[in-house]
Order: sequence, then structure tokens, then C-alpha cells
Amino acid sequence: CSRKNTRNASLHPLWQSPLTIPGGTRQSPINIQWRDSVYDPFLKPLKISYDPTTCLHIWNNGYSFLVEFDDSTDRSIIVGGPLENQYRLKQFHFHWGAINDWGSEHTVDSKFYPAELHLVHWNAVEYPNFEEAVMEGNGLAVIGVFLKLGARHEGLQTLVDALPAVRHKDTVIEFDVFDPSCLIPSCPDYWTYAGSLTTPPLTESVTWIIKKKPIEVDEDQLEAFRTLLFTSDGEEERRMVDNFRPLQPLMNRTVRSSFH
Ligand SMILES: C[C@H](CNC(=O)c1ccc(S(N)(=O)=O)cc1)Cn1ccc2ccccc21
Ligand SMILES: [Zn+2]
Repeated sequence: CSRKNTRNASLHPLWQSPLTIPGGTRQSPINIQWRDSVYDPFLKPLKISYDPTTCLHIWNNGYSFLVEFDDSTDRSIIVGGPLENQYRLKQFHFHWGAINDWGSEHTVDSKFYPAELHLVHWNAVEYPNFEEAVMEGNGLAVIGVFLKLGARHEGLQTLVDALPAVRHKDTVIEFDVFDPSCLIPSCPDYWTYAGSLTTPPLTESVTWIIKKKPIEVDEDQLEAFRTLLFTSDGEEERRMVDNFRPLQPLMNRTVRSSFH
């Protein structure tokens, strides 16, 4: 089933309007039409080296739940792929649906996945901090990983077990050690394109790196995401579901693939 306009009515205020920004030419997310993507032999393999001890905490920011990392040094970085510099890991978070028929932000040949993981990195070579990098065309690099329904994901389970503690908006718990590379498929294949943040300020500062292979998670794990709330403790409860932005026009962009 596709996302009909009637569905926007049930979306969180943040995502109700198509939220196009005036003059936006590289907005995200987009549909990735596999046959229109162009193989680029000059794309390098993406090199991922995360230090699990840089993990700080999990918190519910009212849009998603995110796991934040200490980005004061180059201990957790990515390099290579389409990137000119190395980028530091800042946080990762997810987007998901109320049901398994949708939930991802990007689609592949118009197919939705039930959820999508975003690992957010910033260009610490050229910019002094994340906030500055957010405003620059080459400031951010986000790895997108699709989640599909299947076997239970043991690495994800450690996150799922912590979710009850961050059920309400603006709740946070310490999270000492976690290696997010366990959430990234070993298959090296990816698509890449120039895009934007998918929530305000929607800045056109993201080099997207979308992994071709999804990871498998089970129904209980997806259901655990859906027990989170958009609302703070004491407010009327609104379940945190459908926290994805509608698809944006490709405009004058080419999606490149690292694989034939
Ligand atoms: C952007 C920042 C808050 N947003 C994000 O960090 C963010 C990261 C990734 C995505 S996604 N879904 O595309 O991967 C979306 C949002 C706050 N912030 C920092 C500087 C800054 C300036 C104006 C307004 C907010 C500002
Ligand atoms: Zn995201």
C-alpha cells in the first residue's frame, strides 16, 4: 500500500506538510530507482571504524530515539566511499511505521521497508563542530540501512531492551558501550547521492550513503520501537510511529551505485 495524502493527517505535525523548503534542489528522502542509478567505478569501499567506548547515551528527542557518541576526537569515523574527507560519528537513530508496510524514509523501486537506520557523521576535517557542518554542502554524511522483517537481530536487542527507559520525549539513559557497526550489513554495496536532513532545518548538507542490503529484525523488535511516545511524561500519549518524511523530488540529481 502506498502512502496516501490521507495518511499525512495522521503524521506527526513535523511531517504533515511536504515540508519543501523554498529553492530546495537536493532534498531527502528520495525513491532510488535501481535501473536509473549509475555505476561509478571510481567509488571507493566505505571504511568504517567505530570505537564502542565512544557511546554516551540513548535519548528520546520527540522525533525518534537516538544513540549519541563522543565526537570530540576521531575515534569513531568513516572514510572512503564517495567522501573526500573522514567524517566523525555523532549519533544514530531510526525511522519506522505504524505497520510493517511502510516506515523507511528512502524507498527502492518504490518499495518501502518497515524501518530505516541513519548513522549521522560530520566533516571534522573542514568544520569546527557539528552545528557548523550542518550548514555546509559537504558537512554531513549519513549511512542509511534498511530494516526488513525476519530473524531477531541480537545486536539491536541491546537497544530494544533500553527503550522502556526512554519511552517519553526528553528522557535519556546512559549507554556505555555499543558498537553500531553490528547494525551495518557486511555487503559493501551502496547507493550514494547529494541530499538533505529529513527533519528541520532540512539543510542540504548530507552526502547520503544507502546500503543496498537490509538488516533483518523481528516483529517484536519493530513493535518495541512503536511503544515509544512523541509526548513527554504527563502529556496525552501519542505513539511514536510514522516518523518519516514524505518522498522528495529527485530534480537534477543522479544516484550513483558502488556496484554493477
Ligand atoms: C540540525 C540539528 C538537529 N538535527 C539533526 O542533527 C539531524 C540529523 C540527521 C537527520 S536525518 N534524518 O536526515 O538523518 C535529521 C536531523 C540541530 N541543529 C544544529 C544546528 C542547527 C541550526 C538550525 C537548526 C537546528 C540545528
Ligand atoms: Zn534520520
